[in-house]
Amino acid sequence: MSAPELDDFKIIKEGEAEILMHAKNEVFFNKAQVNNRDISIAVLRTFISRRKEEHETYLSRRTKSAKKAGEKDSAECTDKESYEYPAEEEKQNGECQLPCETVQEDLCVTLEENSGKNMEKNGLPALKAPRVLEALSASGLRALRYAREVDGIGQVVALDNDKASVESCQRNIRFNGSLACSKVESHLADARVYMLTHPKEFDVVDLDPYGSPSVFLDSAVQSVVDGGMLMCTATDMAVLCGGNGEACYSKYGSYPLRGKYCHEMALRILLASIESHANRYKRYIVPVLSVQMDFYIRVFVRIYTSASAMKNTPLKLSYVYQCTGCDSFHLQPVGRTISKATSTRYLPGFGPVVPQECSDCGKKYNMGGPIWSAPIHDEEWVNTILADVKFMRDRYPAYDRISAVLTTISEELPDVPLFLSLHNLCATLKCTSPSAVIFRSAVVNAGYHISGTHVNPLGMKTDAPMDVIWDIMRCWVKNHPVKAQPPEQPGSVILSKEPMLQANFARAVASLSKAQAKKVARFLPNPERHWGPKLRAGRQITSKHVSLLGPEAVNGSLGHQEVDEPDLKRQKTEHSASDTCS
Ligand SMILES: C[S@@+](CC[C@H](N)C(=O)[O-])C[C@H]1O[C@@H](n2cnc3c(N)ncnc32)[C@H](O)[C@@H]1O
Ligand SMILES: [Zn+2]
Repeated sequence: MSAPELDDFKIIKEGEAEILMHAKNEVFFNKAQVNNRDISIAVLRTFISRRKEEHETYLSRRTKSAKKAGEKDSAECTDKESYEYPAEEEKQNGECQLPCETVQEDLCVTLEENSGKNMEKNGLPALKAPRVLEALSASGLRALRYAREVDGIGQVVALDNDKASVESCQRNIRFNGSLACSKVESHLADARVYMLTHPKEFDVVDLDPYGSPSVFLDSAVQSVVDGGMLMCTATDMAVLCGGNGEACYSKYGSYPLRGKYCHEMALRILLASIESHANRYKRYIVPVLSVQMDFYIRVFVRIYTSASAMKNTPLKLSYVYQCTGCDSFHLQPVGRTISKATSTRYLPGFGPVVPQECSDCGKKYNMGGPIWSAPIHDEEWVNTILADVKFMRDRYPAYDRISAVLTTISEELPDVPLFLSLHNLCATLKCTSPSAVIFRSAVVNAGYHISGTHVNPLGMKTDAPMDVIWDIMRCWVKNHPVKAQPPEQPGSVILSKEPMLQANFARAVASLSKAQAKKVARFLPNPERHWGPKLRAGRQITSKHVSLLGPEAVNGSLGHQEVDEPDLKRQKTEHSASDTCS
């Protein structure tokens, strides 16, 4: 085969990286994923500065404890301890303060390999520049952006099991000059095998698969160092959002529920699944940021090892009961604890948290989950990431979009899983809808909290229980009467009860979100048409796609494989769902 001519390529620039895309486009590239790559860069930047702070804290603690314990004891301890200090989570757990006090033998990386040039002056380990594994790299665009744009980053290893992708990645590394050549390396490998054979070696592992990441999770959680980060995309939204409940269960170990909150539920199913894989290796996750955007979800979690902290996992998981009549939902925690003095007992959760029939409308419940019901973001991280994005706005090609999403995330109530839809409440009662501000005010005036959610412009997160919500709606309907409905309808059953609470709809100060008050954009339209997933690289555009999408949408793509998902989705099977990709 003759060497490809330069004319056969076009140059695609994103951020500071440039890639050569072959006219035949046999390697995967999706422009729409610029949001995904930009957010990942923002998280990486914060990760690097966080790790520096944590390392400094670690060094100063070590210095203090060495002084206290005396030279000899300190030297013994240094030889045994884990270099990958467990950082904040051990503090949360309340059981470990210093690495030398933790029992993490399986984890301990001796400092031998850190001898010499990797030591600080005081003999303690120096912080190495973080190594990143882009396990599913295609053209290498993401790896190149990380290497070129993130200050302080170490080596970036880009893998792909497709020969054409690796050739393209290697070409792109050369095309991006000496810095890229010194930092990025590309290998033809099955990511699963590579990660399994490189345990606890990468500070960051990035998974950006076609469709579901499920087959990569087990090896990925093993490849991350303690305190390192796993970044993971899933684009199999049809599966995760309840289109195929049984497929979701087999891939992720959770049942999804259809509902307005299904995209947030998808995030929580993915987190629960990562946690479950991590637990197999005495590890656990701490979510930093969880985003639903465009046509996919992406989570950023730190991974730590601690057999004792791992016992808390059932406290962070819940089943979800969702009423089939009125969409009320209730969480059933998987586990609970009893604390006595210094000891903690771990027990199964009390249940069921709901009767057989919905106490609001009398219908039965579906049960979904288990989902991750602990916070899905770390507030401090989110604020730092957002501040960094604003500070460096010129360096983010998708600035408008990612700053809007991060702003909305920064306003979400941190400890309220899932959300209500005002439209659904009104559809159940068949009433006119109060404005969002009026509804929010009634919730605030009743003594509860309420916020928006980044996954749905009409969604509302609140800690108000469902009976309070329905009382507010009963009061609303008293002033905005509805036509009589058949008595067995869920709405009629709900409205047949008198409210216990007298709702106050006077506008409350806290009823506006900060972004609304400041008129900051939170949900932006797509920048151009066909902003969605693409077919797998190498798949042929057929007449089926042309007839589904129309010649205009496919125009210029018969050889470029650019096809959007939405219309294809209508005839999607589980298999074809995973064929679309980020
Ligand atoms: C969605 S693309 C990656 C896109 C890329 N991360 C970006 O930002 O442009 C997924 C890639 O994973 C590769 N892949 C699929 N299975 C793999 C495996 N088991 N090991 C390594 N690479 C794999 C595919 O060849 C494809 O290039
Ligand atoms: Zn109900």
